[in-house]
Formats: sequence, C-alpha cells, structure tokens
Amino acid sequence: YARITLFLTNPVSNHFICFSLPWYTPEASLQLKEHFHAQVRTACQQSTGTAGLKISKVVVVGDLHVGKTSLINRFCKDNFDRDYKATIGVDFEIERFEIIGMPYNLQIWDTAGQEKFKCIASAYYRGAEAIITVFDLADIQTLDHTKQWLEDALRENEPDSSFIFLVGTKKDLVVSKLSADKEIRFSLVPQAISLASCAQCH
Ligand SMILES: Nc1nc2c(ncn2[C@@H]2O[C@H](COP(=O)(O)OP(=O)(O)OP(=O)(O)O)[C@@H](O)[C@H]2O)c(=O)[nH]1
Repeated sequence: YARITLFLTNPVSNHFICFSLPWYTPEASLQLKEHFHAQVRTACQQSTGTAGLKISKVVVVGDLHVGKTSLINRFCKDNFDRDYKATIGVDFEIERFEIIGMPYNLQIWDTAGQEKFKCIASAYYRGAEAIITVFDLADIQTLDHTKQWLEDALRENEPDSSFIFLVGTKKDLVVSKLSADKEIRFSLVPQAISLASCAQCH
C-alpha cells in the first residue's frame, strides 16, 4: 500500500505525458459525435471529464533469466542491473500516464520464470489487457517456451480480451545475428506484435 500511495502522489514523469493522439483523426473514427445516440450524447455532456481512473493490467511472462524484470525496470525506472536477482512469485510496478489531460495507470505484473513459482504467478494472469511474452534472443529454447507461457496466460483470460506482445531481449548480445529476426516474427506466436529489446542499452 505504501508503494501504491507513493506512485499516486508522485508527479507523472514527462516521458509518460501525451498531449495529443495524432493518429486519432476524424477520418479514423468509425462514428462521430453527431452519430451518437441522444442518450449517449447526454451522458457524455454530464460527465465531469475525470470520471473513472483508467487502469490497465499487463502481465509479463517467460522463462527464468530472460530479462523480464530488466525490461520493466528499463521502462519504469530507466535503470539496468547487471546482477541477477530471481523474482520470487510476482512483483509489480504502476506507471502513471497522462493522456490528453486524463490520468491513466498501467499496472505491470512481473512474474517469476522459475518453475517452482509458476503456481503463484499464474494466479495473477486474470484480467490482463496485455500479455507480454518474453524470450532471450541469445537462447532459442526460451522462444520455444513462449508458446506454453502464452497458452497458460490466455487460459486465465476471456478469449480475444488481451493484446499479445512477443519481446526478444538482450539484443546487444546478438546484434550480428539479428537478421534471424524475421523468422522470430512469424514463428511461434503469430498473433503477437513482435519487438526486440535491450535493457542494458541506454
Ligand atoms: N546483456 C544484457 N543482459 C541483460 C539484458 N536484460 C537482462 N539482462 C541480464 O539477464 C539477467 C536476468 O535478468 P532478469 O531481468 O532478472 O530476468 P527475469 O526474466 O526477470 O528472471 P526471473 O525473475 O528469474 O524470471 C540479469 O543478469 C540481467 O542483468 C539485456 O538487454 N542485455
């Protein structure tokens, strides 16, 4: 609770303030305001504009030592720790955003990759709006295992309710081999958005 209170009282970091969404143009909208049902229009007008703090849950899964914690730490705290400290069960971070003046929180659940903690970690998969499956680009076996990690996470969620990302980590260790990236993209988790990352690089 102390950690949550601290997050909520800290100002939103400049990196996470978005003043506009340029890709949301009237042309991109399926329905414009004038097409809304009268009841919906009235409800919108009555809204104070700050109703309901939006929180999205992200779960990060993958084998032990692939770099899940490092990925999250780079994103949330912009730091990197060379020493390996295994996650015990689960841990979480909350990152605050401000999108066109509206507060938005991302709750990021970091799960343990060790088999003995799988039972604890899987209890936190439910309600994930995004599932990030992580593998180590330098250890191809961890890519094979992403399929199982994803299946386990999807089982706890409603069908088609989560965005899926496949992230290959430790790009710095395999720079020269990265042309194999194309194969990775379309391999085991075809429905995922694929990215390669380096938590060590600044
Ligand atoms: N060179 C390099 N090392 C990395 C990178 N990301 C993580 N590591 C190292 O890989 C090791 C494991 O990283 P963690 O982030 O603890 O891995 P994890 O997936 O959270 O591990 P578990 O908690 O056991 O599931 C650590 O020693 C990190 O310093 C990276 O991008 N490049």
